[in-house]
Amino acid sequence: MTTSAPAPIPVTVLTGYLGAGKTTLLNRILTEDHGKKYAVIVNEFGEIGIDNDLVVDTDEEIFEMNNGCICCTVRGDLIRILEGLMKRKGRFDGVLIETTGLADPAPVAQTFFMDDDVRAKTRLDAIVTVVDALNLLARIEDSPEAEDQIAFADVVLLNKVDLVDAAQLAAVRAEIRAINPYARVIETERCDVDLGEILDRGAFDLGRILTVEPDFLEATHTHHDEDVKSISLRAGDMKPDAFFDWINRATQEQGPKIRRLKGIIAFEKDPERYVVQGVHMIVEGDHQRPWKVGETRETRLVFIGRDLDFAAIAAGFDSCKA
Ligand SMILES: Nc1nc2c(ncn2[C@@H]2O[C@H](COP(=O)(O)OP(=O)(O)OP(=O)(O)O)[C@@H](O)[C@H]2O)c(=O)[nH]1
Repeated sequence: MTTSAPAPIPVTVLTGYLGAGKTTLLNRILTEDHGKKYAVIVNEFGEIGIDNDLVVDTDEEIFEMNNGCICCTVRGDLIRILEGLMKRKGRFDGVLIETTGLADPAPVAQTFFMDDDVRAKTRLDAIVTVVDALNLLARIEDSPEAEDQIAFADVVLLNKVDLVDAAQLAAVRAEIRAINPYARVIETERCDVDLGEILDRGAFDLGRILTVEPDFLEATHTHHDEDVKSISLRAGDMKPDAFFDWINRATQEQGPKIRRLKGIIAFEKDPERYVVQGVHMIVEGDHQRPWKVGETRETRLVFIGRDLDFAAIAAGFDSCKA
């Protein structure tokens, strides 16, 4: 009797610079009615995990990797999580990996070719890169990861088209094309893409990657930009007026340096959790859901940036405590 090897599980890597819209896309995949079940691996930058709280509540299994960047220190963790998942095959149709905004996708992709066990049981389906139309051109100037993420993409979601005019959109499109003439580029607002365009497409092409990076199957890759740092702040209840006043001021003053901010805020006397998110000067906030019975009302806020004045941020934050 012969047993044929089971079909390898498709893996989709979601990448893109800080704040481009990766979690927005992940939430879309997890909430849309496509009849498929995904295991999700989320890696984030900043020592207190916020992303896990921003991913929609689903019955999907979510594995968090917060101990470092997926492209550097935690690749062993990634292999272990994948191996664990492979033992429970049949429980899901695919794996989604959301990398940090600072990750070089090459070592993540390499994992699927270098590790024998992983290679045998999984199939890298596509690298999907989300691009922030408003901020890409500036990031290409100062952040090599932003360019690497596009170079490795099989599909690019040119996102946040609502924030730019036609001329800027054309310029961003031309930049993407110059970096990667092969990827499919899809313009989106809040990652509103037909998921059939990005999932289970068999788009990953090792041959093309080898033309971008001839030593892809051998190289040990350099680490990401060490100048981008994060500060994690925690507190109990906050005073809403003081908080909004401070966050608006801080983002106006330090906006160009704030690559990303995100947090869950407990406002005094407010029965609901408030989520605040920002990329440079643009800040959004909304209530998320009621604090659950027995859940600790805790404020957690992360700032990520280059040359941020961390002392000023910490002092401002402290002054908003209730
Ligand atoms: N105006 C606008 N805002 C968007 C769009 N897509 C996402 N956003 C907002 O941009 C911010 C960042 O979105 P996320 O999906 O969290 O980005 P991310 O890439 O997961 O961020 P990191 O994981 O921190 O790197 C959030 O405030 C989103 O609501 C869009 O198309 N237009």
